[in-house]
Amino acid sequence: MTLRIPPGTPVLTAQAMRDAEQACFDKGVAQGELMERAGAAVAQAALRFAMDRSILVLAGPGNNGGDAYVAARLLAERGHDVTVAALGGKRDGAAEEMRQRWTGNTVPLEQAEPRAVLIDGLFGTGMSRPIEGAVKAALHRLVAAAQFSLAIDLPSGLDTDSGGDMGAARVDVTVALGSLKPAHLLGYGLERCGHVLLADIGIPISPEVVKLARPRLTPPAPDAHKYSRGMVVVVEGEMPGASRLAARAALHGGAGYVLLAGTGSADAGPDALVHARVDDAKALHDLLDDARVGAVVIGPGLGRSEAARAKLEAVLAAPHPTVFDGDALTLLGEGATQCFAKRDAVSILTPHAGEFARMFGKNGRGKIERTRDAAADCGAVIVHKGPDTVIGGLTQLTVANAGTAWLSTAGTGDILAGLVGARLAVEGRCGVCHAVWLHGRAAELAGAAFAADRLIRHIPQAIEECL
Ligand SMILES: NC(=O)C1=CN([C@@H]2O[C@H](COP(=O)(O)OP(=O)(O)OC[C@H]3O[C@@H](n4cnc5c(N)ncnc54)[C@H](O)[C@@H]3O)[C@@H](O)[C@H]2O)[C@@H](O)CC1
Ligand SMILES: Nc1ncnc2c1ncn2[C@@H]1O[C@H](COP(=O)(O)OP(=O)(O)O)[C@@H](O)[C@H]1O
Ligand SMILES: [K+]
Repeated sequence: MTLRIPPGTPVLTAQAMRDAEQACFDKGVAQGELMERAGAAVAQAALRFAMDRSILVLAGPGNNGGDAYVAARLLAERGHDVTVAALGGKRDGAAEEMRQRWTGNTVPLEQAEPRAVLIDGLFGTGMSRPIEGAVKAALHRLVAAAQFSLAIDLPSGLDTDSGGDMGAARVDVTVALGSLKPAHLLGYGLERCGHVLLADIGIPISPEVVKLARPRLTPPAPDAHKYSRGMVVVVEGEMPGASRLAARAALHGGAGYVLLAGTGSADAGPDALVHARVDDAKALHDLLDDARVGAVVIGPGLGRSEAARAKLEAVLAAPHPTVFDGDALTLLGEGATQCFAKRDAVSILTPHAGEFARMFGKNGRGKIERTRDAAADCGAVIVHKGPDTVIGGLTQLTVANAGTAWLSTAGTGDILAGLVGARLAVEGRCGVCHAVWLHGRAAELAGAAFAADRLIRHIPQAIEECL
């Protein structure tokens, strides 16, 4: 049983998990064997928290319920006072076998009395419709009355692939079986799952999606100079504070040279920032005619005027890897897919949910699928921000939880754009994920109620942890 979720942990959708499980069966592993392992992992986790308190195990009609019966049996064998609250009658296959092997006290779900410890094995990855009515009422009543609650695989009532709420109650601990599922990292799942533990039940996994890992970064080469370290051009906008935040973040994110292209006025620090006067799109075009430029950042505070649009066109036409954020994305709107699909240079898009919807529309699918498809359609890397940031367009889809909701303050996105620009200039496309990790870590280091400006000073500290 893993206490902390290790870096690069696979994240599997419900279907991918079923496929991995089937591959296991094809190699001769019996379903009952996997269920025994799952139930044993749940019992082991419950033992840590239950002490000598009485336990109520909710057992649903499918395999999640099968795992629940195994856990109930193993806990009772260890001398615990265990009651099963069952939903549904006869089951199929291994789940029915496990039900029959349970010989202890069983009551119908709706009549169950609360116990100190609750194990939720109603539904897992097979939940196909919202839980409602008496079942939902019983689940919420029993979880609320328990002193400690633990969910098997997922809190029942959470949509596996989107983290959407379909009637789930918040539990204290969730034991993810075999791999993480999107719902452990996305949407309502972030809150409903409580502390997530991962149980290896011996299912081989080849993931399409992974949880963001702490990067390993390298310091500058001994013969590095400021341009070889990575030169970043940040386009100053009509709200200069936002682009200055991006530029300062790039400077603290490891870039060797950061140039703010706009008014040319150096009245706001830091002094290491180079200011260039760029009055119009033509001047920007000329400035970008420089092979030393490693990355361009456009969008933070850009504005939505015709002049802003003209600058955006100049950047789109330039051959440099570019981070498109904020107003740059809003200006492109529904035309974004076509525009990026025909751009040859590396494009990194950093939309929040609103900007993403303006470019790619809204539909009911999960954040992972929407980000993956939009990135493929654009031929770009997309950092779809939020408490559950999804990064698409790289070799593996990556999900990142920042670990602190204090990031939800104005300007932190501008900082991310600058930081992505820096890591892009320093390391290429793989730097995008590194920037997202550093941003989240800097926020943790910044503590409570920070203003975005203060986040920047923690970026070098976060980098230091990765050397
Ligand atoms: N995939 C794997 O590798 C493994 C899965 N296991 C367990 O199996 C679970 C998945 O099992 P299943 O596919 O049987 O699915 P579940 O046990 O999650 O639920 C499926 C059952 O619930 C019913 N159902 C779905 N939504 C309902 C609703 N809203 N109200 C009432 N009934 C509803 C379905 O008709 C079906 O009978 C996992 O979450 C995990 O706990 C483990 O046993 C071991 C390995
Ligand atoms: N509740 C939250 N928990 C963790 N991170 C968050 C949360 N809300 C926002 N963030 C992060 O904060 C940043 C906000 O970016 P954005 O919305 O573009 O803000 P702004 O435009 O004001 O800079 C993003 O990196 C996003 O992932
Ligand atoms: K469950």
